[in-house]
Amino acid sequence: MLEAHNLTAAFDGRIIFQNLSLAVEPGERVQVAAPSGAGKTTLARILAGYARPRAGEVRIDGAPLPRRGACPVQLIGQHPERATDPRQRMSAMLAEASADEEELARLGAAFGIQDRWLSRFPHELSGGELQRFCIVRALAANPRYLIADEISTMLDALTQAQIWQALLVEAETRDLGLVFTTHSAALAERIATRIVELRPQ
Ligand SMILES: Nc1ncnc2c1ncn2[C@@H]1O[C@H](COP(=O)(O)OP(=O)(O)OP(=O)(O)O)[C@@H](O)[C@H]1O
Repeated sequence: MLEAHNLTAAFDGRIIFQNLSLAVEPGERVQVAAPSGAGKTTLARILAGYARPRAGEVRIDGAPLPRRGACPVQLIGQHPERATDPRQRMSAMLAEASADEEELARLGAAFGIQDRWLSRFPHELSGGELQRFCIVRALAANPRYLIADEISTMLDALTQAQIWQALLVEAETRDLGLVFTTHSAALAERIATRIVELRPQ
């Protein structure tokens, strides 16, 4: 189980949220719902170990997130261009993933990655194309939990549907726990098995 215990987050002395606790079981798909600025991205980053809370802790099966090796909680964000090295071709980015070639090829096909994209740099891909690579990279790390923070906000409806369809198949096959945020009520209704409300402070 992925558990957040009594998390408090603050920037420059301003509390964003406090005493926030959350538990996510494998196979659950939890939407974190809150108005803009309430701290969804901040929570997503803390859950995946990218940021430390001011107080509280994140545990997976009772233990802190490991500091070394691939993190069992993988984060996919809203801005794939910020999550990729602009000097690295996409083939090189995927080569760093821990999955073997066969699994990478399977994931690439599942998420509609075209072979001709592999020799390009991030700025030579559209946001939707680049996001597919970020999702594949996250899944190639073989996570137990996936944090999907507004991952399809910038995409057209068709691309959004394709990506989420493939993600749901992966989540079900792997019994992944999913924590996601979206401003789309329709998407949330389709994906979520549970909704957690984050109240603004
Ligand atoms: N590095 C930072 N330094 C200072 N303040 C920050 C920092 N990151 C976020 N904040 C502030 O913390 C609050 C929560 O930000 P966050 O991005 O987590 O909100 P959000 O709920 O994801 O918003 P949105 O729905 O608009 O994406 C906001 O008021 C934001 O301005």
